[in-house]
Amino acid sequence: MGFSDRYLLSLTMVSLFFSLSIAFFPGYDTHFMGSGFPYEAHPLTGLCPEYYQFTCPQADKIVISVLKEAIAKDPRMAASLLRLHFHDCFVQGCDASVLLDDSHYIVSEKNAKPNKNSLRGFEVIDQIKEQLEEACPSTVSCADIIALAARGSTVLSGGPTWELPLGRKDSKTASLKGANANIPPPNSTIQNLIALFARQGLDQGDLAALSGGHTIGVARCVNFKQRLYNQNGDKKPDETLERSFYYSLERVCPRTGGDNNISPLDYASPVKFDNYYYKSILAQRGLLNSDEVLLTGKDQFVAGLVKSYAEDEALFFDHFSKSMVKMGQINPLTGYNQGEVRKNCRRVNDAF
Ligand code: HEM
Ligand SMILES: [Ca+2]
Ligand SMILES: [Ca+2]
Repeated sequence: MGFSDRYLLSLTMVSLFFSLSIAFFPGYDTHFMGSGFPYEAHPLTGLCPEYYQFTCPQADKIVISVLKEAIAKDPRMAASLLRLHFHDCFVQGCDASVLLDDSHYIVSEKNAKPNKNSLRGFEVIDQIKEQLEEACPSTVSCADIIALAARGSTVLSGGPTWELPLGRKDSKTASLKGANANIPPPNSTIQNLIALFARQGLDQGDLAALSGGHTIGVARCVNFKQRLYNQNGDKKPDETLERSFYYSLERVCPRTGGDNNISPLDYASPVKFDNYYYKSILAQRGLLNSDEVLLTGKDQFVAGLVKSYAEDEALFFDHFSKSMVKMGQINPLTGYNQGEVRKNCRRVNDAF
């Protein structure tokens, strides 16, 4: 027997061994074995950072290259993509439900109150998906693309990076009701915020750290106007708003009309991912009520974190990374029998 014969024989033995081991462990996700093996999947969620190591090793590179171009064209895009991940994960888990368009079978989440005329970045996700389908067909899920885009956007804005567990599948359903009920509104009290985060398995620490996503991006007047003109139903402004900040907001948002005019969430550095969001809150220049109440809302633990993050950017980056990993693992679809890898992120595969 020559060298190449022996080589072939040993290859056959190895593949036989793997086929047998798969056959003897029914229910084991063979897709996961092909891509993540021999790494450990997360014991609870089944996700792991090396998921595409063999099936699409260039996935993150492709995501980053599309992001770079999109953000160069529109610096706000980083913020919009970070928010997209949050709005996906809080409704049915991180399953790309948020990307589905209206159809005969789907009532899109895009029309929910927190999303309509507000959520952005769908075209960029489409571009990433298109390139990934070319490089690795039917491999990288839309839910993972959103998670990769959120991390990439954070990094490209000057923020931290983290090891990102992957292997989410895409849902075949969306929930308009879920989007209206689960995504916290901007006039939330601290109790509201804590309760809505708890519903997702996230605690006060996660709330304090993840709210730091507001270090980039903007909000529309309609979402903070009440603070300027009628905070407590008494036709008066929110007393806690710093004066000069109040006057500058008043110029952007007139008493009537202008609801879609925008103002930065972190007025000090709206396109840089840093800890100025927390410094702004301490300076009474938090834009949304939900930002402000992190400090003034009588939850001493959350207020303490706001102060710590304002002083220590490294601590904020560390906590933000950990909480993003946690949020990114809310109720993922995993395994061969759950969800699918959509070909087009806007519709389920068997839709017609
Ligand atoms: C804590 C509860 C939260 C509330 C009440 C809230 C609310 C809002 C609102 C009202 C806007 C402006 C939308 C508009 O005017 O069209 C916004 C924007 C944004 N949110 Fe949040 N948010 C919260 C948590 C988060 C989290 C956890 C993240 C990400 C980790 C995040 C990331 C963003 C970003 C990046 C923007 C700017 C988007 C853009 O410029 O396109 N938010 N948020
Ligand atoms: Ca979702
Ligand atoms: Ca900032």
